[in-house]
Amino acid sequence: MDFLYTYETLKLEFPLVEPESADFIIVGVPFDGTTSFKAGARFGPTLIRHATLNLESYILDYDIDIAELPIADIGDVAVVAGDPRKTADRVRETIEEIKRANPSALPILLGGEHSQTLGAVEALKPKSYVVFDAHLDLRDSYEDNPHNHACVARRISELGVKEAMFGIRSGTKEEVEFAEKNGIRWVHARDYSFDAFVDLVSSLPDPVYLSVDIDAFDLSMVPSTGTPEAGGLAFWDVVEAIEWLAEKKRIAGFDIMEVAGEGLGDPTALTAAKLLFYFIGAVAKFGR
Ligand SMILES: N=C(N)NCCCCNCCCN
Ligand SMILES: [Mn+2]
Ligand SMILES: [Mn+2]
Repeated sequence: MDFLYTYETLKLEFPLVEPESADFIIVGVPFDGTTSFKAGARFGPTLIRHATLNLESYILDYDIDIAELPIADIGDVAVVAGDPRKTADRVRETIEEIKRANPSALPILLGGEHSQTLGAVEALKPKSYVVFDAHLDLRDSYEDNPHNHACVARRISELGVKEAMFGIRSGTKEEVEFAEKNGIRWVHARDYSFDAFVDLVSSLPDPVYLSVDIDAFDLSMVPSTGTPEAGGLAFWDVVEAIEWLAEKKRIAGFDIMEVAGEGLGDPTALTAAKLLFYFIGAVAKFGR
């Protein structure tokens, strides 16, 4: 089928299916416009797809070959350069198109700046937002822009979506106070454990939107992300949480955001690609 705003780009190398018959529909959002430190998020989706060339589609510990699963890749959303809100509108419309074409498919966004998660959440209308991130992203505005990537969790909370955050190690006093006032619970990266995750997420209503800002991981694994932070989570921390979510919760949508870099084979994209494969594998293995 044709989507209004997407164009074809590099695709995953294993057999793909049409969106109408897919269980998973991948779409890239190469938006790079509000990050204050390092550029390169516009290359995130392409770098992730390229990084998948390095990976086996067979997942050893699941005994599942994700190349045998019905996965579609509809390419990238044509961004409106410099305008995160207009680009997120296109993301929202694209995900609405996906849901019309195939209501039971699980959309997977690859980014690109975290600001674009808002469009996916607006389209999918989850009751809860579970996010792995180094940052609270609860600013009302940053650098005069309410759609800066540092504001995305604030915008999502204003939609009435319940939020829980993990891997946090950066924020302002105002953000902490906003979280407290609004019942937004978060776990510092220092205090992260699987039990802490289950403790917060168990009571959240379905369906859940799961967002992984790649900077939740320790910067040694994701050196090219736009605003890297030391002291982050380990790969298996996030995989274990995804397995639990796949089994216990209804997942409305998933994204891997803030992947960036200038060169093929960047470790940041290799981390994201491996996580993408584990997410798809975990939903197939543990999902209902
Ligand atoms: N969500 C994000 N990625 N937020 C990052 C905000 C940038 C904070 N710079 C602080 C600089 C203080 N000198
Ligand atoms: Mn972040
Ligand atoms: Mn973020």
